[in-house]
Amino acid sequence: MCTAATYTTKDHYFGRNLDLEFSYHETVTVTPRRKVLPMRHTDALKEHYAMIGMAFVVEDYPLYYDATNEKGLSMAGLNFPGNAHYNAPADGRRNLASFELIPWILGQCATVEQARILLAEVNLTDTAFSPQLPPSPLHWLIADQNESIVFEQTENGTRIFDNPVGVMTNNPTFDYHMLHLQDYMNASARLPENRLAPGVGMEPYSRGMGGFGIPGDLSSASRFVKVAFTKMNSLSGDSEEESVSQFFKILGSVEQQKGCCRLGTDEDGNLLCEYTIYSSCCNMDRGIYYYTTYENSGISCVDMNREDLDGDRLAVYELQKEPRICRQN
Ligand SMILES: C[C@H](CCC(=O)NCCS(=O)(=O)O)[C@H]1CC[C@H]2[C@@H]3CC[C@@H]4C[C@H](O)CC[C@]4(C)[C@H]3C[C@H](O)[C@]12C
Repeated sequence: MCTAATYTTKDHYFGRNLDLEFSYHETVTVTPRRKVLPMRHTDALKEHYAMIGMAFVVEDYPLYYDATNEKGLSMAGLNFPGNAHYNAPADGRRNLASFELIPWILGQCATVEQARILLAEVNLTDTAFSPQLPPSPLHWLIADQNESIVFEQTENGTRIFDNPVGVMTNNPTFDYHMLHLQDYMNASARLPENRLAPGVGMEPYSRGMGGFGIPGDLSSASRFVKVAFTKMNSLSGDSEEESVSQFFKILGSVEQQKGCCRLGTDEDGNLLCEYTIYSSCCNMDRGIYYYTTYENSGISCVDMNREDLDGDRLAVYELQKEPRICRQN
């Protein structure tokens, strides 16, 4: 499972939790403006916006999980198994392999408004990157500094949803999550009031009842509600440190601890568990990509503006997974 969100203080932030039972070799990857991005069914992008994000780089191609471009436009792919439906290439449509969607949109669009126009012509194809890397069933959260949308392609075709809460999780489709969220619209960050039996003496017996009644389990529908509540009620200072720290707290409200989501066993009998492999928070205005990993909760960052953005080579940074404990004596 995965959770993605946006957050605004003085600057704008976009990030996600990546929850999975194993890790590819993902790296923080900067794609500069002249790195040629070949496309399987359409013209290569030879010059494009620069972008930074988390990618598995294979054959010098950045397979982005989430990324932000130099204008701030951001995208994250989230698992959508059983619902994502990719087609054969079709005449008269913009045929893109699913792994090309992030670089193709972020390479060319500065805003969600521009992305909507390009997305309207897209037909995602079932093209595999390689026999070892078949297409992943995904849907995408796309955001700029002002608005968020969700892009899904199912059996019924493509859909673009306005996303007024700026959060996204996994199955099922986005419209379900918004309807489900309404079940909790009474949830409040304030102390509860006795509306159930007026006149009967009932006082809150404890503090800390913010959000009383919202779900706390790790299912996709529950995480959507939990992270929406946390984000929408979040208060923080607006310095970079306070904003980034608060963003990781928001994602922390839906992180997966090892052991809580068991998926059975592999061929060798090892227990498989989903857990939050990394959490990211990109400052959309400044192109700084912050992340933590399951092993290392200290924050690391890569600043895209410290790279040569006019170059033609990927800049790749290994994740800092070593735990760092500040020993005080
Ligand atoms: C698994 C992840 C979603 C996490 C998630 O939601 N886990 C929940 C489970 S669930 O909700 O319980 O079902 C997704 C998110 C982005 C994906 C990569 C995108 C690029 C590339 C595309 C290629 O075509 C195939 C390989 C490739 C590296 C992809 C591998 C994998 O698929 C990634 C990491």
